[in-house]
Amino acid sequence: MSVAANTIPLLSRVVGYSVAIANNAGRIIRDIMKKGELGIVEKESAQDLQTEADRAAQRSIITSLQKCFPKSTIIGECGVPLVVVVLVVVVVVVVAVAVLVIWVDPLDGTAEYTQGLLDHVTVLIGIASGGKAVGGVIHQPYYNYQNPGTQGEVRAELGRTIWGIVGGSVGGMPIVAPPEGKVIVTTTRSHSSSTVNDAVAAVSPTEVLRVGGAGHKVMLLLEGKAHVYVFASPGCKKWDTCAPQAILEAAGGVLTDIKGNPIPYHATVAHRYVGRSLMLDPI
Ligand SMILES: Nc1ncnc2c1ncn2[C@@H]1O[C@H](COP(=O)(O)O)[C@@H](OP(=O)(O)O)[C@H]1O
Ligand SMILES: [Mg+2]
Ligand SMILES: [Mg+2]
Ligand SMILES: [Mg+2]
Repeated sequence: MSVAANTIPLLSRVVGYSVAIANNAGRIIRDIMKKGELGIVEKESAQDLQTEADRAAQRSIITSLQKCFPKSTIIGECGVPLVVVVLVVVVVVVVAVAVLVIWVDPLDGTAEYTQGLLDHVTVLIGIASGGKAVGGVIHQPYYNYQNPGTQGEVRAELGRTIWGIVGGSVGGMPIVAPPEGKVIVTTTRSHSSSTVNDAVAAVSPTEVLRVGGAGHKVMLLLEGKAHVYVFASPGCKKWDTCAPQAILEAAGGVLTDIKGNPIPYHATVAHRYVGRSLMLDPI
């Protein structure tokens, strides 16, 4: 897919700033877990949780993005804060020059965060242009958190950040091909259903990795630990998939809905998937 030439410098800037902004959100997420006051509330169901870390990380990300890119439309998972209401009014006026739509998932893998599966957690900042995912940042704040190191060895650095631009490059982690002769499928661990399980079975996997987070599962594809991410459910929203999709595509992969159609990321698109989603990485 080609990215309109006049969006490339702006896109590179947004991706660069988003790396720093996502790293800062990761620090907020770790600080709140350290304090132990998670402030958990149920959203639409007992499987749909929000914590103080989701809320605080989103406040930080959106404030920073708005300051740096006031003409972009920013859509975050945690409701619509007042500042964005003001922005929406402005967007009506400046829509012709508002090239980018930024989809923010301040904390992907909230269920796993509350259960202490901390390396499933990621911060996702996805950038769309012309309704397509064109750039993305995935920050994994707890990468290496269980790495004990050995005596005399410096503890491995906590956290990592991956970025990608479609038609450009991917950085922050080595891209590894998955093992030949196997079909390793990754799917949800906390939002399963009979349809989700039927879809996984239809792929005839040799192994199934049930882990949290859309960002985390796409990282498993990128590092060659899984061949395919299958999630036949309307559960994922556009902020879950915009950043992972852009990075996956930059690395040569594909992410589509269950019919193989591209996923739209316009500012006015439904946040929830219509029908079911199937995510494929054919590397
Ligand atoms: N049935 C459902 N209801 C609400 N959210 C769902 C869902 N199924 C998936 N999701 C959301 O999609 C993301 C990936 O899900 P999973 O980890 O189960 O694969 C999670 O994002 P968040 O943790 O940011 O809310 C999760 O909440
Ligand atoms: Mg959520
Ligand atoms: Mg999410
Ligand atoms: Mg989230």
